[in-house]
Amino acid sequence: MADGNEDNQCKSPMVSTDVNVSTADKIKERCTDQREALVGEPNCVMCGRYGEYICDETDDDICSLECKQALLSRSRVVNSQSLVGIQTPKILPATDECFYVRENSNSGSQSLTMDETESLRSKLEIQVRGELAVAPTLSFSSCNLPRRLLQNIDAAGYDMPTPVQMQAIPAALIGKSLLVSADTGSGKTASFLIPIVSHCANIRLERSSNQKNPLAMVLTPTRELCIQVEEHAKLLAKSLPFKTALVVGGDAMAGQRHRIEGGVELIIGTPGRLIDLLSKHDIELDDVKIFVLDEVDSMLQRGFRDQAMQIFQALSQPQVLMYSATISQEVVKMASTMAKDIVFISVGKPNRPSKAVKQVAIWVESKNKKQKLFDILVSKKHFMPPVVVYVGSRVGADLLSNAITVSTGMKALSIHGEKPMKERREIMRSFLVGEVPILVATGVLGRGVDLLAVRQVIVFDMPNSVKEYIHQIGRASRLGEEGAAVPRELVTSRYAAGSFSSGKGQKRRKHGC
Ligand SMILES: Nc1ncnc2c1ncn2[C@@H]1O[C@H](COP(=O)(O)OP(=O)(O)OP(=O)(O)O)[C@@H](O)[C@H]1O
Repeated sequence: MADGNEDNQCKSPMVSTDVNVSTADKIKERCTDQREALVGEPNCVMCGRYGEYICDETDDDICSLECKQALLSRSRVVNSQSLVGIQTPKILPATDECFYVRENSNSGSQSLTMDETESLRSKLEIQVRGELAVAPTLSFSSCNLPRRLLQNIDAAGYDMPTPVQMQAIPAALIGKSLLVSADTGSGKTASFLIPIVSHCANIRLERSSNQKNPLAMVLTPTRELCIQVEEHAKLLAKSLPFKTALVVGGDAMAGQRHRIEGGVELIIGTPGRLIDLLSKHDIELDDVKIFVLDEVDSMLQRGFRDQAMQIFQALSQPQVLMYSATISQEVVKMASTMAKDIVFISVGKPNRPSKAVKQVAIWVESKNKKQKLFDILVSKKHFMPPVVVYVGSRVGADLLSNAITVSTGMKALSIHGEKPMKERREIMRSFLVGEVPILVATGVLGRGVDLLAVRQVIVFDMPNSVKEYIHQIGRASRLGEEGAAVPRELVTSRYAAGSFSSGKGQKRRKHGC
């Protein structure tokens, strides 16, 4: 959702064919009248432009009346063909489809003995501590998910679950609280979103439709990561009765409150703004049954911990799902106090940089650091745009991005916490669509953000902990694909860029609209 537009989106009418609007608010007739969507804004499910409206019959994001008509005629066709067992094709909102045609995919799932489960886990390098009888799943269709969710998973290009998803999804679906550690870029986000979307769809089936209190909550340390998690959730929940509310600083609180009071299934937010909102307004949280701490080691660190615990204590003992690529013993201890019988799942070697990222270090004296960076950026052999350059301070980010632009002639932008939300969204958009080849970032982009095309990360200022370093270089490889990281202060005498150790990741297709 876009800064500011989030308000419009809340106020914009649910689009129905007979809506009367003043000329000023005239709903766009043709999709060509609508603008492109900015990063973080909803996309029209038909043409991908800015999804300014919500279709009142299917709850989909749409850009104009033209696309609404196209959507309804498509869903009428889909419903008449796919409601197996209902002969006379009825015109049902697409959302009803997933409730009538839920495959009982248990028939596909094999029940393994404990020995078979253990040997499958060891093949997948999955370690489990705690009581967990459910075996890793080898396919999404054996998880008894709503049909529409399975279709959305397939449309996202997820042919099969990643190792962390193989074990974390079935465990979460049976209500286990989890502490999960897996490499950066290994698919942890979907491993909590898929159970959340499934849970919400099932609840909405059991309860009368006027029940609209939030059912799940995800906390992350940065606004950019919240925006990404929301986009991912909407992608997985398309055409399901599932609405999200983004609660981050920099966006208008009135719009956030309005959206929640209008009825949402999932709240995604940063702790500070969420506490602000919950302390000022009476938001009903009793139905929140799943509570997620993404980047949990960061969320349980000083500064976030008290806020995260305050929010957690406002809930009624939900299932807790905690995720990170770096989990310390201290985090394990704290996590154990949040839920009884918590299960620890770790995939691969915990607290290690992703194997798919080859790290090449360069020793430079501080006075030559900047010039060495410029040499890399102008070198045809070593420069692999789009590139993220990590620095240690906001001022440093602004100064270095300007210096790069002046010295190399290439456009570089800086992104950090001091920039207004609208500007941060625009910077992310121009970087992700390829308009800007170099982004100089502080920690706001250090964790979790899925910079799909990025294959090279330059750590210009080493962060103050190895785990932050692991997360930063983790931006260079997603799902095990090749990546390169250049920590600029460690010792070697040479710099060899270019392709690095090939990742063992599965085939990955871009997710997103
Ligand atoms: N089963 C899957 N098949 C193919 N691609 C997937 C699958 N699951 C996730 N992906 C894609 O892999 C990329 C990385 O996923 P994600 O961002 O969830 O990783 P992560 O483990 O959360 O990373 P980080 O630790 O950096 O937060 C994303 O582009 C996502 O769409």
